[in-house]
Amino acid sequence: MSTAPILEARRLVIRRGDRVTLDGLDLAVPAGCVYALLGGNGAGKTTTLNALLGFVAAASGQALVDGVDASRQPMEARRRLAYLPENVALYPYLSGVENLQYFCALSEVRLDAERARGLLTAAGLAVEAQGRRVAGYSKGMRQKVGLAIAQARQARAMLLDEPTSGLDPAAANEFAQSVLAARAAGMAILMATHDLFNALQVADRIGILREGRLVAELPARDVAHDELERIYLRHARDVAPSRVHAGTETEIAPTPTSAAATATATATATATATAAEAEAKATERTSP
Ligand SMILES: Nc1ncnc2c1ncn2[C@@H]1O[C@H](COP(=O)(O)OP(=O)(O)OP(=O)(O)O)[C@@H](O)[C@H]1O
Repeated sequence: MSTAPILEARRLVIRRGDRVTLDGLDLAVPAGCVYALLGGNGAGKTTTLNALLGFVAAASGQALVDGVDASRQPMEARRRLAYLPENVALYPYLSGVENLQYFCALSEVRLDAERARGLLTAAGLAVEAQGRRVAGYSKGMRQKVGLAIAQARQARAMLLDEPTSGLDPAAANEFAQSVLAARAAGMAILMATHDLFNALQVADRIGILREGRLVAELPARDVAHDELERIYLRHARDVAPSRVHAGTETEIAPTPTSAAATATATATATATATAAEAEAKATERTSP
């Protein structure tokens, strides 16, 4: 399997007004890899996902999806992505099957009801629920529809924002198994989360963000929960960035804040306008 990144941030700087919310972020997620992005409130996790979706434009650097610059070609980037926001928004008066068919049709993927049911079953949605209106679905059930949409669209990559918040342990475990299945199918998966347990359960790599900078990166295997918690808490407070490789921490070179970001913001004004429109649409209804 190729190790070329499907999802990549290269020296990515995002500004919101006069604030730098991502400060020279570098990260890469190849096919068949789950990357968990941890960090305190306001660290920049959702902003990273929004940059890859082209909802916010880079002031400098790049957010790339399968080589497509999401700031410049947001629709192209999104075509390659599946996105599951914290609460997957579906049409409440349509059934699970109808939602799946509808969202796939938007992506020009036609699904008959039988194929839709097969995908929903594979995503773990009980057969008896598939024909019911999603108004009565739990968060976990809506996520399963979102995962089925991702599978149907054959997305190369998936972005997950706080996927396990509010899920009971059994539902969180079921979700983890679905993520691992998508990973095994070769998807590149970037997950923003506060759930250290879930991160250890599914991730290959874990990155810790602080004030828009990656302050630590470590392989998830062989890291115990209490060790990750210790590293996380230390970096939530520490200033010195570090990278952990197979249990050995090495320094991450600090990335300079782009002094030229304000100037380049003008150059990306068109992309920002496009992203703002997309963001407004996304707020209205977020399609997975
Ligand atoms: N639409 C916006 N306009 C202005 N600033 C924003 C906007 N969205 C996010 N920010 C700012 O960007 C920074 C990063 O926010 P972001 O939502 O990416 O953090 P996060 O790590 O996802 O936090 P949380 O864990 O609370 O969801 C914060 O300082 C936040 O206030």
